[in-house]
Amino acid sequence: MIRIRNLTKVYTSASGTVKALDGINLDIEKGDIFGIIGLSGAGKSTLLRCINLLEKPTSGSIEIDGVEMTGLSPKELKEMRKKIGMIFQHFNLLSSRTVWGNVAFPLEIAGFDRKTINEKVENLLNLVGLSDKARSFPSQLSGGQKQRVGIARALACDPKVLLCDEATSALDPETTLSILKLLKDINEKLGITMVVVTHEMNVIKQICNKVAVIEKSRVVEQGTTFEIFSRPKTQTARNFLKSMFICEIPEELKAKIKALNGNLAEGRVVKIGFFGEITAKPILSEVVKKFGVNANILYGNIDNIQGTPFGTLVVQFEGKNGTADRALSYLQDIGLDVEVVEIG
Ligand SMILES: Nc1ncnc2c1ncn2[C@@H]1O[C@H](COP(=O)(O)OP(=O)(O)OP(=O)(O)O)[C@@H](O)[C@H]1O
Repeated sequence: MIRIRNLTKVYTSASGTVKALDGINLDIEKGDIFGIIGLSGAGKSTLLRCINLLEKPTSGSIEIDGVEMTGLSPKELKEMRKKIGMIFQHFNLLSSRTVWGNVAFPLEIAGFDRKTINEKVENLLNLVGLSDKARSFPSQLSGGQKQRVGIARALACDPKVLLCDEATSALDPETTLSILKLLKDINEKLGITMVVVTHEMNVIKQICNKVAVIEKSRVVEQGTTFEIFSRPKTQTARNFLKSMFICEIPEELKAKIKALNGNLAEGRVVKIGFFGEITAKPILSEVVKKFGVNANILYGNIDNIQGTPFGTLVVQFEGKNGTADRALSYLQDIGLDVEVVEIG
């Protein structure tokens, strides 16, 4: 559906040149919700904007449905762009138009007759759950409602592809979930292929079936979401996974750990990050048997994706003659993230 080869983008300005994309290769299949994750400045937005040629690539190829985008005339590009909808972090709505007027806008530009426009807008507002807000102006809407208008507008010309640029970054967690659910429903109902740029692993987890990790202008890792969650290869992917499970230890527990640390001559309180295929193994019982230590789970925050657990456990290990330290080294050696909790 979307085939990207050796895509490079260099920005040139008075202050110098920036290579924002460096030899990107991606294959996005029809019906995918394809996530692109990376830190700020990695090149995500540039990559997304190259797909519909809002940014002109410096070199390389972008094929959509077999059509090479970089070789199109302005007229052909205009036609092709009707197949590609886009939604934005800050919604980009027309403040002087009502909800109805915003969704009707691309249809008016495309030259549809009034009757067709009315029918389409009504269906789209129904689809995004905003039929009762048709006469409201963007300033009268919540962030989530504004993004629903953005989605309806992006779908107006029946696109085959929807590009989503940090579409939920300006929204609270609950609204984020409702917008992600809407996108997934649209993907399933209408079969629209989606490319989702984000810096949040949670967005990837919620809706994407595939993901590419982008770092310093290059794709450093890509695969199915399950593969990336269960076998992250790069430190960048591991860091994104870890960021999902930042375990804030409650205050009462901190007091308890402080007291324990004072008494633990032969033990440690540790935070263990669980992700990857290792989580399927009975690690804690194994380490208890192997090293003759006691393991007492103090706190945990465990989620799962497609049946594989991910999260953090706070565990108190006790053992004599350095066995607790040896047990911790063993856990690190087999690939778990282990951090001794020191509370001062
Ligand atoms: N129009 C431009 N002119 C010059 N440099 C640019 C331009 N747009 C982006 N860049 C540079 O290209 C690099 C990639 O930017 P891009 O916006 O694609 O990253 P990003 O991963 O989307 O970041 P963020 O998550 O912060 O939006 C950055 O170094 C940025 O400063």
